[in-house]
Parts: sequence; structure tokens; C-alpha cells
Amino acid sequence: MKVAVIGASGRMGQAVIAALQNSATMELTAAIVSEQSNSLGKSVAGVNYQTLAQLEQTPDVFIDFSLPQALTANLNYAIEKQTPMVVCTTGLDASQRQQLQQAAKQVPLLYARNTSVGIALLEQLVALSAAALSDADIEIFEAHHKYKKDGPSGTALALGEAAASGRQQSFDEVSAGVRSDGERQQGSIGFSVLRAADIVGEHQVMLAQEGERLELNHRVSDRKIFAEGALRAANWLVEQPKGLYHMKDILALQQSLHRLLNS
Ligand SMILES: NC(=O)C1=CN([C@@H]2O[C@H](COP(=O)(O)OP(=O)(O)OC[C@H]3O[C@@H](n4cnc5c(N)ncnc54)[C@H](OP(=O)(O)O)[C@@H]3O)[C@@H](O)[C@H]2O)C=CC1
Ligand SMILES: O=C(O)C1=N[C@H](C(=O)O)C[C@H](O)C1
Repeated sequence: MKVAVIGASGRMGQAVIAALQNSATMELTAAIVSEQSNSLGKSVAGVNYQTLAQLEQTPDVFIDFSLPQALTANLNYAIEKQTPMVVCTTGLDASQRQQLQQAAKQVPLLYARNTSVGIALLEQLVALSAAALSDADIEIFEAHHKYKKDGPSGTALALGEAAASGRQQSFDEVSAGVRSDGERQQGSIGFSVLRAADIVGEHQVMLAQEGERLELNHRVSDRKIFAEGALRAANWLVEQPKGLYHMKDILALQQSLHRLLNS
């Protein structure tokens, strides 16, 4: 399978390229960067860095770990070439999320703010816990490396959305955003953000009640976890009809949880 990586020069782009070099079935055929990139004129894993406009050979799938400002051009290209795309970029605003929905009517897209299996499972556990502990105060903490541009992380927001959906609430109505001062409003979901050194990605969801609290933690110490998840997503996506998919669709976690809860 021919794979084009968008954001190829970045931390995640490099991790995906390393994972592709270990794959028996998938190969890197294009390393896409921005028009301003310092990497143009250089190569990686035997492939020259190039812009999307310079791409000559259409791949079987795109894996996008770039930045929000690249989204529109990336989606338009995927539609034009009728090529599935795994979108892993975070920090998208509401109109960009809307663009994803629209584009998915024309081409298969998988949107994953976190491609690890652990976070896909954690989202299900958070929805379940939020429903079961319906009065608990929910707070979400995330920690990442000092270069991360967006915050709260895409994963933290996805976990907040999972908690709200577990309580059949609208996330926008219950989200308190990043906490600063003032009393906590009952039923709100607050976020705390830490940026330091080389932390790869850590998330904690706390469900606190008087006298006890449940803490659900996930820590990634190596970006190959995200890279391998993205390859798994790409492998799965190329077999799907147009539509918008998520990691949970690949892993069928909802069915497993449902079976367990009903056994
Ligand atoms: N879903 C997941 O599991 C994960 C998602 N992420 C997300 O992935 C994204 C990238 O993270 P990370 O690798 O750390 O970030 P980096 O800043 O290291 O990499 C982003 C790369 O995107 C490239 N880029 C910028 N604009 C464009 C453009 N218009 N077209 C093509 N490439 C472009 C830049 O390359 P150049 O300057 O050379 O053009 C840059 O190297 C972030 O949104 C992050 O939150 C991160 C980890 C896991
Ligand atoms: O920028 C990162 O590094 C990460 N971004 C993703 C996010 O915003 O949730 C996923 C991961 O935690 C690493």
C-alpha cells in the first residue's frame, strides 16, 4: 500500500515514516511538507520532501499529521484525487470540524485526535463512568511537550466530549474550558493543561465525589504508539466507503463493552 505522509518533517511525520520502514505491506511514497518548509530539497527514507502541489503519483492513502492551517488544502486534494485520508491533526476549530463532515460525504476520512488503542478504550470507559457516577465532578488534566501549539489537547477535548455524551449532555454547554478562578459550577467539565520538556502525551480524567474519587490515567512515552495506530487506521480506511470514521470504529470496542456489560 502506497502511503503519503503530510507533515512529514514533523515529530509525528518522522515517527510515521519510521513505522512505515518496519512495515511489510505499507510503503512511504511521498513526504509532504509546506511550501515554506526548510526540508524542501532534502529527502527521507529514499523519498524527496515535496509539497502537495508537486505530488505526481497518487497514493492509496494519506496520513496527515500537520497543522490546522493545512486542513482545507489537504481535504480538497483528497476529494479531488478520491483518496482516503487519516486526519490526526488537532486544534481544529468548529468550522474545520464542519469541513471534515462535509468532505467525508465525498471521500473516506478517519479523524483521530489520538491514534492509540488505549485512548480509544479510555473514551468508552469515560462515557461509562460519567453515566454511572452521574453526580461526580469531572475534571480533565493533560500534559505535553513544550512545543505543542494547541491546548487543551485534542485528546483532552475528546475525553470531555465522551464524558458529556455519557451523560447525554451537550459538551459545549457543560465545558468550563481551562480552569482559572471562581467557584466550580455543578456539572461543569474543567480542563488543566501542562507543557514541559519532552512529555509525549499524558491524560487523566478525574471523577470526584465527596470522600472518594476515580482517576483514569493514560500515558504515552513513545510516539511509535501514535504512528502504529495511524498505520492501522490507514490499513482499515482503504477498505471503507466514503464517510467519517473514528478509532473506535476500527477497534469495535463498543461491541466488546456492550457484550461484557450484558454478560
Ligand atoms: N492523533 C494523534 O494521535 C496525534 C496527533 N498529533 C497532532 O499532530 C499534529 C502534528 O504534531 P507534531 O508532529 O508534534 O507537530 P510538528 O510541528 O512537529 O509537525 C507538523 C509539521 O507539519 C508541517 N506542515 C505545516 N504546514 C503544512 C502544510 N501546509 N502542508 C504540509 N505540511 C505542513 C510542518 O513541516 P514544514 O514546516 O517542514 O512544512 C511541521 O513539520 C499536531 O496537530 C498534533 O497535535 C500529535 C501526536 C499524536
Ligand atoms: O501534539 C502532540 O504531541 C499530541 N497531540 C495529540 C492531542 O492533541 O491530543 C495527541 C497526543 O496526546 C500528542
